[in-house]
Amino acid sequence: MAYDAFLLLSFGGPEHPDDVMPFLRNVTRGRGVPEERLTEVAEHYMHFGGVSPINQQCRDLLAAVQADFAGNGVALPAYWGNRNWGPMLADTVAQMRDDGVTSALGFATSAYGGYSSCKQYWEDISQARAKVGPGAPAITKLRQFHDHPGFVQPHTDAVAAALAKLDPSRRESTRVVFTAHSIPSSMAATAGPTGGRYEAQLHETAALVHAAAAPDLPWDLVWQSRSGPPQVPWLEPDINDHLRILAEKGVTDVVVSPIGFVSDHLEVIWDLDNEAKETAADLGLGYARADTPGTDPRFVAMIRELVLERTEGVSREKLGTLPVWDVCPADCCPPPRRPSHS
Ligand SMILES: CC1=C(CCC(=O)O)c2cc3nc(cc4[nH]c(cc5[nH]c(cc1n2)c(C)c5CCC(=O)O)c(CCC(=O)O)c4C)C(CCC(=O)O)=C3C
Ligand SMILES: [Fe+2]
Repeated sequence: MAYDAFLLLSFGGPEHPDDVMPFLRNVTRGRGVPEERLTEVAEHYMHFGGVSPINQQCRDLLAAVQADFAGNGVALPAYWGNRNWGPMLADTVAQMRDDGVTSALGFATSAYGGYSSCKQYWEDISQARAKVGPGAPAITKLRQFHDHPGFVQPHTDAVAAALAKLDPSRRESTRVVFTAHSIPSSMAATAGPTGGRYEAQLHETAALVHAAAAPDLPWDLVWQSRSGPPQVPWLEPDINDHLRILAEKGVTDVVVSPIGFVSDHLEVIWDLDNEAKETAADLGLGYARADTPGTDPRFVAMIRELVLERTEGVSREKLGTLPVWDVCPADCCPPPRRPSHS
């Protein structure tokens, strides 16, 4: 299969205060997320002037990928389209068609399997192509990369760097807390062809980072940024509840590593750098948040390697033992059933 373009796929975020509510309505349309939750999340965005950092992070990543491709002889033009805010994927796909692109490789800014993090990007692609209609390029998605060294190593270095900011005399009572976006329990149960894939991959990534960065310390995998109606179960514990339990157990310091994410977008800079940090301060816990990969050159090189796996048959780099595949089974990761009222 010959490909003639690279496509960065991401979530999108507001870049102006007037964008915030329309963006949130795009994200939650038909999802049964209560109005109070939207108002609350809008305030998080307003705290940063109504600007999410995620779009600029995508521009930076795209520029880094273009430079890496150019420096390594990968002659693919690079495009970028989002699920929830401009540049919207359908507009990008229309541009690709106008430019004569026939077949593109998509890289989504999410390492893991599951509906929101993987399958929904496939849906975004097919909806965008349907909207563009005849002449829309074929688009496939690159594989999940939760255990690729280009993802694991930047997280590992970041955990080590965060640990170095804490008091070494309290290392024996320090703990590494890995965190990822919570999802509805039903979505977690149906992630991947045999279920549980989102949690299993996160567990594997956390174990790999822990083993390389701080094997002497205890660690946990917990969840953040819960959405949805309160009566619908989501993955628990929430990081804030977990910090309270750790403090009661005598833990004095925590390194918080957002392994669920590839960049320091709003879920990281609000939910961790404001909320969880404040929780830790209230509990008297030392707190250091580890960076996400962002534009780490190893992460950027990983994106090229994922492309070359498809175009040149370059062998797969992987540190874990969970299976990977290029294209998921069609019936994998069904969209969650939504509450009929909203
Ligand atoms: C698994 C997962 C990832 C990680 C994988 C990936 O990265 O793709 C992720 C990332 C992100 N989530 C983000 C923002 C939001 N997520 C929401 C709501 C939801 N997330 C969900 C899941 C995930 N979300 C789910 C199941 C919902 C409920 C609604 C639904 O069923 O779809 C809402 C609605 C309001 C609320 O929080 O309730 C917002 C604003 C941003 C952008 C941050 C920025 O602007 O910088 C990013 C990168
Ligand atoms: Fe989300």
